[in-house]
Amino acid sequence: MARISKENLKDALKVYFIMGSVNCTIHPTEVLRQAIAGGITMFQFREKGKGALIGDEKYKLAKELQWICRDNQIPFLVNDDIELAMALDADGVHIGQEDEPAEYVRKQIGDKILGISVHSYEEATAAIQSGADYFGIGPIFLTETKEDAKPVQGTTVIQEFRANGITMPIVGIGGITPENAAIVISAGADGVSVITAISKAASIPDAVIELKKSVFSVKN
Ligand SMILES: Cc1ncsc1CCOP(=O)(O)O
Ligand SMILES: C=C1C=NC(C)=NC1=N
Repeated sequence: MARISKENLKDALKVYFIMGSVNCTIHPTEVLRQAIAGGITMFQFREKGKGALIGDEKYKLAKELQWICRDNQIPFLVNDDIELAMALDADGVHIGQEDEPAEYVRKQIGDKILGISVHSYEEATAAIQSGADYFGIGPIFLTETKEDAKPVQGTTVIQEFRANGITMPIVGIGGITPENAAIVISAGADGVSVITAISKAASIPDAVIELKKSVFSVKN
């Protein structure tokens, strides 16, 4: 299987749901099914934070969520845990700056999707060298979900990258809701990645539908 094309990845990044058991008030499999019903375009299993599952429990949940994605042709990615991603034959991984060096991860995962969190131009150029397929940029807005999030940056970094001719697929992250998603796309992102606005929505399908409407409402 070859590397995913930029165009296909830009489509997959439109409404990119990220979740772990910690982010859910009902069973994660039910949250994912409802998010898929609403029309998410990609999923990332991110089992992190207080009370996160480990070992077999984490593996079992990941496998259940992967099957739901597979049944619905939704790309299934794993955050940070490369070993888990390889054990599951996931579609890709997302790593942060403090994880294993990206070029090492690229060697381990072959042609799978490689997403990298970047916060500066230097990190972006290094990530391009290492074979990143997309950038996660944020936190765009205030977020309670990631305790050690960097300072809120708004859309400045996204706008700067586009102004400097970076064509890498970009997804914004951090405090994104249906109300502010269009701002992220107008700044030059190809899509939005969201945890709470979907996983804790009163109606999960409606939240996804509203996010998608906002994303596609922008004519870039
Ligand atoms: C993983 C991550 N990276 C930057 S902010 C964030 C959390 C985003 O969660 P939410 O969509 O609930 O603000
Ligand atoms: C920290 C992250 C930033 N961006 C994305 C897409 N996923 C993450 N886990």
